[in-house]
Order: sequence, then C-alpha cells, then structure tokens
Amino acid sequence: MAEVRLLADEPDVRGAARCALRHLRPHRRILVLAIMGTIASTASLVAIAPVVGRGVDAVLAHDRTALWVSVALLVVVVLARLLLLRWSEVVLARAGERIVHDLRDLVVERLASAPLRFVEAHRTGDLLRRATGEIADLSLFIREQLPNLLGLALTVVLTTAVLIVYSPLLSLVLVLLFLPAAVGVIRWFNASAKVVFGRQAAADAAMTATFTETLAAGEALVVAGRPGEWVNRFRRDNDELLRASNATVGAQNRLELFNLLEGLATAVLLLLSVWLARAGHLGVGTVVVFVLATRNLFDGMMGLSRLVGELQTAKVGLARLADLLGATEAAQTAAARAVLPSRGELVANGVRFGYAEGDDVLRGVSVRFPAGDRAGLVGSTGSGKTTLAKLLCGLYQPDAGLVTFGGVDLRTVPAAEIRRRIVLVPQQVHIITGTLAENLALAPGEPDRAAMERAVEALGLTEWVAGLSGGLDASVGSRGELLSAGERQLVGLVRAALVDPPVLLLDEATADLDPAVARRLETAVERIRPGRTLIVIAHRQSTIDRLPRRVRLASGLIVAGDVAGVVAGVVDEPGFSVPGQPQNGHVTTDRS
Ligand SMILES: Nc1ncnc2c1ncn2[C@@H]1O[C@H](COP(=O)(O)OP(=O)(O)OP(=O)(O)O)[C@@H](O)[C@H]1O
Repeated sequence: MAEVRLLADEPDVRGAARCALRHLRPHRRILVLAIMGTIASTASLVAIAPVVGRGVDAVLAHDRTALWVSVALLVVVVLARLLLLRWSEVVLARAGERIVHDLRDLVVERLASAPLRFVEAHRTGDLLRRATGEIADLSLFIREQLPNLLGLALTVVLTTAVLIVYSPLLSLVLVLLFLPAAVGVIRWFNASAKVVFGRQAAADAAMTATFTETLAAGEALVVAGRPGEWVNRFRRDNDELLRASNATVGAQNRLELFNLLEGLATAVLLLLSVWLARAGHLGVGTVVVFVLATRNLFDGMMGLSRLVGELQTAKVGLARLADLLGATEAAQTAAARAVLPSRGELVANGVRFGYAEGDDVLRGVSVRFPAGDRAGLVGSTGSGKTTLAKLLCGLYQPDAGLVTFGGVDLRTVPAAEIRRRIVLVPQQVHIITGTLAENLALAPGEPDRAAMERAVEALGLTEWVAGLSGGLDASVGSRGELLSAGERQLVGLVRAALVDPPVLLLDEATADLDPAVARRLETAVERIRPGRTLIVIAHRQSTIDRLPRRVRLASGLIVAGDVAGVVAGVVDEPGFSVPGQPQNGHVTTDRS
C-alpha cells in the first residue's frame, strides 16, 4: 500500500482555500473584472439611502432644484445598481462555468492516471461525489455565494461608514446594542458548524457510494433472493444522512436569532432617533437616511450570516475536492521517464505486496520470464496470481522488491510506455456501452478501422465478428451485457493485438466457457503468441496442458513452517537478486 495516499472522509478544511486560489489563478482577470463590477454595484446600492435623505431635506427646505438633482441622482444610482449587478452576475457565471469545466477535466485526467490501487481503494460513489457533486458545489459558490459574499460584506462596511458619517451617536448605540449579540450568535453557530457540515458531506458521499455499489450488485442480490439487502444497506446510510442533515439544520437555526436581534435594534433606534429629531438634534433627512441604512445593514448582516452556513458546505466540499487533487497530484509528481526496450526479460525479484497494511499477499516473489517464454501461472484461488500479474504489468507497484523489463525498473517508466510493452487481458475485460468497434478503439494508439479488421483477421476471429449482427458495428449492449465472459476476453485479445506488445499476460476467465468460444480463445491466443512472451493465469486444465512451463503460486500468503513468512514465488534459477533487495523466492517450476 506504500504507493497510494488514501482520501479522508472529512479532510481538514484549512488547506482548501489555498487549493481554490491555485485553481482560480488562471482565471484571475475575469474574476477581478467581475469583482470590480460587484463592488461598483454595491456602492450604488449603499448610495441610495443618502440620496433619498438629500431629497427629503430638499422637500422640507422647498428647494425644487435640489429636489430634481436628488431625483436625477436616484435614477442614476438605481440604474447603475441594476446594470452593474446584472453584468457582474453574467461575468461571474461565465467565469464559474469555465473554472468548473477545467476542474472537471483535471479531476478526470488525474483519476485516469492515478495508480490502480488508489482507484480500487476508494468507493466508486465517493470518487463520483468528489468529481461531480463537490465540483458543482464549487460552481455554485463562484456563481452565487462569492458575489453575495462580496456584495454583502461591502454593504455592511459601506453602510457602517454612511451611518457613522450621518450620526456617530446613533451608530454608537447601534454598535453597542447589536454587535456583541451578533458576534455571540456567530460564535455559537461556528461551534457546531465545524462538525456538522463535515459530517453531512461524508454521509452524503457514503449514501452515493452505497447507491452506486448496490446498483452494480443489483443482479447478484436479486439472484441471491436478497433484494431487501440492497434496501437495508441504502436505508442505513440514508438514515445517517438524515441525522447529519438535521444536525446541520439545527446549527443553521441558531442563525435565526439574528431576526430577533434585528427587530429589537430597529425598534430601539427608531424610538431614539424620533426623540432626537423632536429635540432638534437630528434633521428629518438624517433620520430617513439612518433608518434606510440600518435596514441595509441588517439585511447585509442577515445575508452574511446565512452565507456563513452555506459557505461551510462549499468549504467542506472544496476540502474533499482538494484532498482528491492533492492525493492524485502526489502520484503524478512521482511519474517517471524511462523507456522500455522492444524485447526483454520480465523479472520479479523479491516482490512483496499487500492490499492492507501488515497483510501481505505476496511476500518475496522472485520469477523470471525470458523473452519469448510461454508460461502458465497456476495456484489455488486467492493465492495471488492476479495480484502478481498486475505487478508484472506495472498496474501495481511492489511495496518492496523490483519488477523489471529488459533490466529497466517499471517504477521509472511512464504508465503509457508500459502499456505499449506489457499488456494484461484481465479476467473481466472492461466493456463500454456502444459497438464492438468503439470498444476496440479503446486500445492505446487510437487504432483505425482497417487496423481493427487486420487484428481480427490475424487472430482468426473474422467468422466470430461476421456472426455478430452488424459485425464491427454490432452493439455490445449496456456495458457489454450482450457478450459472454469468453467473448469479452476475445475483445481484450483483439485490443492487445492492436497494441502488438512483446509481453502478453492473459488472466483466463474462470466461468465455464461455451466450447465454441473456448476454441476461438485458444486459437486467438496461439495466433497472438509468435515472438512474444505469453504468461497465462491458467484456470482450465486444457490451457495448463498446452503450456510448456508452469509457475506455481503456493497459497501466496502462508506456508506453514517457513520462517521468512510466506513464499509464493517460483523461479527457474534460484539465487538471483537485485542489490539491496531481500530474496525470499522459492523455486517450484513444473515442466511438462
Ligand atoms: N483489490 C483488492 N483489494 C483487497 N484485496 C484484494 C484485492 N484483490 C485481491 N485481493 C485479495 O488478495 C488475495 C489474492 O487475490 P488474487 O486475486 O491475486 O488471487 P488469485 O490467485 O488470482 O485468485 P483467483 O484464482 O480466484 O483469481 C485474495 O485474498 C484476495 O481477496
């Protein structure tokens, strides 16, 4: 497990802002433009109250010119507010969509090049939630919450300045009445927000993950007569999400105290300002400005407090997304540049590997496959054959020991280069919804139709393809449901032939194969073989019998009485080693 850093369900939100800034940087020009628009539109909003106050004073002073100037000014600021607000909303929406588009691309790119162990070690639904839901939350943040946050914060600051300019005394009363209570409410909210929003995001991801997995396992559950299990598993996660959501609503309700504070403060201020106006300490225009501006201030504070809640969701989502980008970036920076030779010996030396810490499946496997070798990898179920095959083709990296091809350590070679030289046809060949040709096109190197036809012919599969309705354009159904396990492997073999690698590893399908398909597979394997190394994880006796050499994994985990732990390796020649690496491999080569 040394090669992957696992994702946290509730990652620390502290690094999230830094990560966001990094990804926002390429879009800074459009963001700065939109932010300036938001600032100007907020300034126009705040200017409305003083302009109205000026108009009221002009009416009271019977000054028609001043009144008309105030009316004209009011029209200008209201129009400016509307136009600037709309403009900045459009610009931010565009910027948001662009940022989110780039992030989606980046996440998929990172996931596509992440180590297989990283993808396997996480629930599909969790990765899906981070790659879609969490990015959508970020998009919402940029399009709506960011302009709101800026607008409201600026409204509060500018309105406070207006209030202080118009009446320092009333402003002081307002601050004394409102501020300590407001700070208290926000602190009370924050105390629970840190926990509940993270818990809700994790519960949401868990529910998505369970839903995705149970959908995939639906057929198995129905066949086993236990569809209720699906519902039960989902219900457990759904109930947890409900509890987490209730806790979030509870935390958000704490913010409703602002309404009460607002009512109280407005009442006190109104009474006080009327009293001050009657006593001649304040002009009526000032009272009007003060009441309007106070309203703005409360609206701003209320909006801000609500946003604080929404921002927690965005922050937690961003932290989960940042966690994914950070973990997959670490894997990328370790990327290597070496090139593999076109022929060579494939060697595993002292290879140790485990899926979980302290539970090694392979404990010092050493084995050589010379160029052009034909070998069967055999052993009981769970002995680690597939695991070894994945190590031999660089899909996993050993926790200790080395895998080399032509003397080059696979850890130093980029994944795409390894795929050109060593191809694994897995037990369950992955098929996408579409046609046979679309599936063959997934082979590296973007093969064209002529190359596909040549490969099909070379493997002796022309008749099989012609028998499918539509030939290469035959639909394989949803995720290949129209193809049998053996036929999927035929697709995998044609993909391999399109790459033309010097080493082919075939993890034979265990399912009972239709004799006709089994024959086709055998022919295809024979035809693909010349000149290349062929390693077959053999499950069928007929395959084992045909291979001249067998490499046996003896219970990849435990061999009783072996002090070095488990030895599952097999080598033709014992005793080869790589400097600095332990050598635990045992030799059991069968020759027919
Ligand atoms: N992705 C995985 N995550 C965790 N454990 C795994 C994973 N894949 C395999 N294992 C475990 O590793 C051990 C070896 O599995 P592996 O599939 O390599 O054996 P195998 O010899 O190929 O078995 P079979 O013949 O049934 O295909 C098993 O105990 C299996 O449960």
